[in-house]
Amino acid sequence: MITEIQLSNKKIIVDLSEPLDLSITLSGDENNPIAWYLDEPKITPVQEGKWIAKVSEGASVNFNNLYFNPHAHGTHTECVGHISEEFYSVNKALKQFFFTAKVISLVPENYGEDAVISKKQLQHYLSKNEAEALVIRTLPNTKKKRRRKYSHTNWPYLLEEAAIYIRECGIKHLLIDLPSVDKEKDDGQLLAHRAFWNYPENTRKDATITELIYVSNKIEDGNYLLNLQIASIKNDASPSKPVLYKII
Ligand SMILES: N[C@@H](CC(=O)c1ccccc1NC=O)C(=O)O
Repeated sequence: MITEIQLSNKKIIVDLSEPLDLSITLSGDENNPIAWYLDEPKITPVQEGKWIAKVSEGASVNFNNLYFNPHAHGTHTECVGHISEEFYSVNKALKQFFFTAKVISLVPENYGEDAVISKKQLQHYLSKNEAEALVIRTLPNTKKKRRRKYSHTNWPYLLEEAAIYIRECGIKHLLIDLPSVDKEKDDGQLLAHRAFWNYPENTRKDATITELIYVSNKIEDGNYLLNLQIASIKNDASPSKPVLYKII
């Protein structure tokens, strides 16, 4: 299913039958990743007295309730509404779903007790107006990321200067394989979130951050077409399904 896409300055060709899915599957069990000190998500049949909405229990349909948190339990896309006093819905922030994207892989640098991504590091991989979306794969990269329990681990994060640089490069959509672009315990500063959205000075209401992706090692660094889809939910964040297509 090969298609040619006309961008403003060039044409690209992609094969839509070869999707590279960056989302982590949400499962109602211990295999699911977790951040922010929550318990595991739940996927359980509706119950009414003795009736259990499960075909194997005699019901005519399987009819499950899902109980999960988009920020804590998997791949999600958020807008500035995540950090603002005013309400903004990601469903309104994201109105277009295909973007040019660049995938880069980085080993976070030591920074005191922390591991961080700095502006200097990013400057090797990203320059101005190269792509609309940036996908950051942190190294080392193993399949364990798809089920990691992140609470109290002080995961790597972006320095504020790095987030400013990403914004100044014209990146509208930032995707990363960590639970947050910010330090886990930062006394509520959320410096990278604020810098990326330029909040509150000149807020980029149509910019998004996607966290807890997983970029398989089969995917090479480079330029792609990104299809970023969310569930239509009126909330600051939604579970999401970013899919890359190799430019051929
Ligand atoms: N780093 C913040 C906390 C934070 O960002 C946070 C806390 C609970 C649930 C979600 C959070 N951020 C999420 O995306 C702090 O230490 O105050």
